[in-house]
Amino acid sequence: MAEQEKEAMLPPKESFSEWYNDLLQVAEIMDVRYPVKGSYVWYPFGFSIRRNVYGIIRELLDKDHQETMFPLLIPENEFMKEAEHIKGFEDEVYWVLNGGTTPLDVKLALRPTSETAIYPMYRLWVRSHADLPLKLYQIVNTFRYETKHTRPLIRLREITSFKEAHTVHATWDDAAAQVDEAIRLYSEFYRRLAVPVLPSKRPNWDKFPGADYTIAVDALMPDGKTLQVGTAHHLGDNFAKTFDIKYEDPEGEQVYAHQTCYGVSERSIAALISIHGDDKGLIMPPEVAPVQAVIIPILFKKSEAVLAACNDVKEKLEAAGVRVTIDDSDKRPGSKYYKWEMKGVPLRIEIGPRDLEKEAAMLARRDTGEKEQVPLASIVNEVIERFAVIQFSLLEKAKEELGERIFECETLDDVRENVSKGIAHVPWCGEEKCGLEMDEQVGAGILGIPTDQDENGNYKCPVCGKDTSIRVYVARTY
Ligand SMILES: Nc1ncnc2c1ncn2[C@@H]1O[C@H](COS(=O)(=O)NC(=O)[C@@H](N)CS)[C@@H](O)[C@H]1O
Ligand SMILES: [Zn+2]
Repeated sequence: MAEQEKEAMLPPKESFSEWYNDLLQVAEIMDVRYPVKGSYVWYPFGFSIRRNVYGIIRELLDKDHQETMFPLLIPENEFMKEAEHIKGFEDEVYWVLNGGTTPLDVKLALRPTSETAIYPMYRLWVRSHADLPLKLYQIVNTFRYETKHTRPLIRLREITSFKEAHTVHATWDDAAAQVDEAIRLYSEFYRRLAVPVLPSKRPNWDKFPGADYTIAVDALMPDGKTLQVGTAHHLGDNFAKTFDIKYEDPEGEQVYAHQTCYGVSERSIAALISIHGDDKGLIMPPEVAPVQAVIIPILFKKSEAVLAACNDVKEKLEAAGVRVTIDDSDKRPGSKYYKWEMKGVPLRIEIGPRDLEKEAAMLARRDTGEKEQVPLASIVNEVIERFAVIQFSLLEKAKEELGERIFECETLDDVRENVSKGIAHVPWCGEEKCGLEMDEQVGAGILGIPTDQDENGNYKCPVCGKDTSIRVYVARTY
């Protein structure tokens, strides 16, 4: 990639939209110049963030799921089978109509999500209760003809990193337990990215097409809008009845299975970049940083001793599994600092002649800017300890910021005032008309009912005044 010759200045983070767009280019995460709207190109640096992030989701899923891959193309007759599902996707699905110059006898959908590709196969695979639970996932590209404003990593027409899990269970309750397990898994996944998320049950009008209910996890972005960064759906036996997925129970009866599906996409990376970055650029949590430490030799003249010490430290860190690089280019130190800070490298290691005299090195944390001299003899432990400290402090800081931007509200005026800054927590009677009326009046929708809701409060719906025991999150969303 052409090195950024001049140091492209980033807008301040409070101009979040410009900051975000510029940073994706300057930090070489995504190139948005690809000539198809809603399709973007991963730079290698961005792709290495994706590799680390998706390595974590695989590690968590592989404990009791199996990874596989289904075809991209879905025949129209299968896609059109589940009525509610079609209604949900008919405006978004891309169709392939020709093979070369030959019109296809059956139109083929590009998968917007893979229920209708997978479930005809599940029908062939699921025969007995002994085959259950079946828990498979795939990480593929999916296609949605989004008509809302497309944005890299946030709203794509080609979702390049769509992790979708599809599970099959003997009973409704087993599937419900799996939905809870999926949300626990996503909460752990985001904890590893140091991104705090809010799980909530979507209102009925916002659930996945064809699902009984949807639980989502949302992250709060710096501009006060929430980003849906994962969803888990209880599909009941709706798709099983449509696709005839039955199993023989222990008594020899044929029973329709109950199913779930749950997905995350590259929005996970959008949240990671947006929540942790600052005016200087990215701040990568060590768990997913492509480069966890950069060694900067402080050279006045070609000092062999300094370079030898830098290589020695690099080898020791690599042997300990640290992703480390030495920047021994002939740029001046200041522009090296700028580059690696902008790329979010969690730890900078400076070694110069004065450090060598003390057999020490200077460690500089990217997140706090704190600098500390440490003995070369214990540098591996010093570095690894700091990664844990940085990881923890990034999460704590993000949790604090989130907590400060959830506002307890009683009236619509409270909500209207606070949804410009973050999330309103407000009573709701549960009636759809009140939910939609609230959206009308305050320009922000009901996100969902927090899953950790204690259902025995006594509040008043701010729209109709009816008593209610629940409060919901209301927010502007991406
Ligand atoms: N256009 C898009 N661009 C980027 N990410 C998206 C887009 N649409 C959805 N997502 C992400 O993908 C997740 C799963 O999508 S979904 O429609 O909610 N659910 C499904 O498709 C189900 N089949 C579970 S995989 C969403 O929670 C959201 O984080
Ligand atoms: Zn009401």
